[in-house]
Amino acid sequence: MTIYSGNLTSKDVKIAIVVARFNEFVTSKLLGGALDVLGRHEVAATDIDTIWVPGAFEIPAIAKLLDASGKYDGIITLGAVIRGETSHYDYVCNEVSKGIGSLALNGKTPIVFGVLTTENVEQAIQRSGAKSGNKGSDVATSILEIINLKRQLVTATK
Ligand SMILES: Nc1c(NC[C@H](O)[C@H](O)[C@H](O)CO)[nH]c(=O)[nH]c1=O
Ligand SMILES: CC(=O)[C@@H](O)COP(=O)(O)O
Repeated sequence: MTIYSGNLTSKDVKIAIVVARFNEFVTSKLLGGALDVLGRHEVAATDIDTIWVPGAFEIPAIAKLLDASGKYDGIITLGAVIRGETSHYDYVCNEVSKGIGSLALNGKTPIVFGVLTTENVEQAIQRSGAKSGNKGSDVATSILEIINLKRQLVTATK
């Protein structure tokens, strides 16, 4: 039996978006892309909570709190980590990806990784609404699919 997520339903879907303020010129574009996709799938604005955190490093801890609340059907994480002159980039990327990955496996709430990790500003710009698309839009579509897939699986495995 092949189980598909079916239509990206928006009925009774409550979404939390955790977005980093660091590199806001990029992350605000990611947020816009995510909100556009959710809106086009008729997720009500009143069903979307947007939580701003200082930087990507703070995303996992806040996402963990949101997961524990049990209030959301899905969590979208958005950030832009852009390499600088030191190894700080590597530590931030490692902890953010490890933290969100741990929540994806061990948490109760579906969560998607919308954090750009780029070598330079240009790469980040291109992935936040330019020729390489918008990572925020991509992960908003993914969270709706995962939510529906989870609902389908619950039904199919009863
Ligand atoms: N350099 C970037 C950061 N650095 C800040 C950290 O995320 C964190 O807020 C700080 O270390 C305090 O705990 N954050 C980004 O999101 N993107 C970067 O490029
Ligand atoms: C990803 C970062 O933390 C980075 O932007 C910090 O820049 P730098 O390594 O030049 O201090």
